Amino acid sequence: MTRRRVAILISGRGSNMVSLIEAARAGAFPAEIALVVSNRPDAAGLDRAREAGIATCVIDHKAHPTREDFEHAMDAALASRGIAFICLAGFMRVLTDWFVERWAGRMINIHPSLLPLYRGTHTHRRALADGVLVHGCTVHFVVPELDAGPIIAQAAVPVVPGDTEESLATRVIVQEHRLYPQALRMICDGTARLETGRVVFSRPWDASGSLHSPGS
Ligand SMILES: Nc1nc2c(c(=O)[nH]1)N[C@@H](CN(C=O)c1ccc(C(=O)N[C@@H](CCC(=O)O)C(=O)O)cc1)CN2
Ligand SMILES: NCC(=O)N[C@@H]1O[C@H](COP(=O)([O-])[O-])[C@@H](O)[C@H]1O
Repeated sequence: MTRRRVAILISGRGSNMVSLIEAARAGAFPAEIALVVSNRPDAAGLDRAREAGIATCVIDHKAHPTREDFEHAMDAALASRGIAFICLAGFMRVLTDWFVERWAGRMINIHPSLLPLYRGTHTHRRALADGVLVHGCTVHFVVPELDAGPIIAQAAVPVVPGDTEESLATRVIVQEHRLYPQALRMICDGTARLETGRVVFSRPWDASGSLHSPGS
């Protein structure tokens, strides 16, 4: 089984990065986490990556005159390590069309809402303000339009009376840590693939939200 060389791009805490690293440690995982890149030198996730023995690279967007200049530096770092696939995990920079098209079909992101609801930032606050009773998270392919890429996987959680932004974020992040490794596995083992702008699955999802395993 070929293991695709994956880079994780972060800006902060890195808990989704850790869930991907731990999942990829499992022998049969079709991807190898080869690099963690941060646009912020003070991202707490960098220490967690180093503790996990993963190579790290800081490319500070503030040290580059333009977004394009910053992204060319990132692209060179990715190319020099033979990276084939990118996972955005709490990466908080809007990427230009140049970078997104260069990695089209090879870059995914986790977003803390049930897209297309609540694109952008402050998703939990906005969900609470609207009084929705179901919220969640989404893994999607990255396209130039923010948070508009084809959806690979979603997980829903209830919004309960008395919920705050923090309590809702805590309930959603548990699902993020379960969903992101599952989505990366599906893309890397071919169970899910991009076809003319939509994600198609080689096996149907069943009612419990998990993928039907052949013969089950
Ligand atoms: N072209 C795209 N770029 C990115 C996408 C995408 O779908 N298309 N997903 C995002 C992730 N993201 C939400 O999931 C997101 C990240 C950042 C921002 C944002 O407004 N960033 C500001 C700066 C904020 C900061 O540095 O703290 C900015 O870039 O000016 C919104 C949504 C990753 N990129
Ligand atoms: N717009 C992108 C975005 O808001 N991403 C969100 O940032 C958090 C990062 O946490 P982490 O650093 O612990 O993985 C996660 O909740 C992720 O969905």
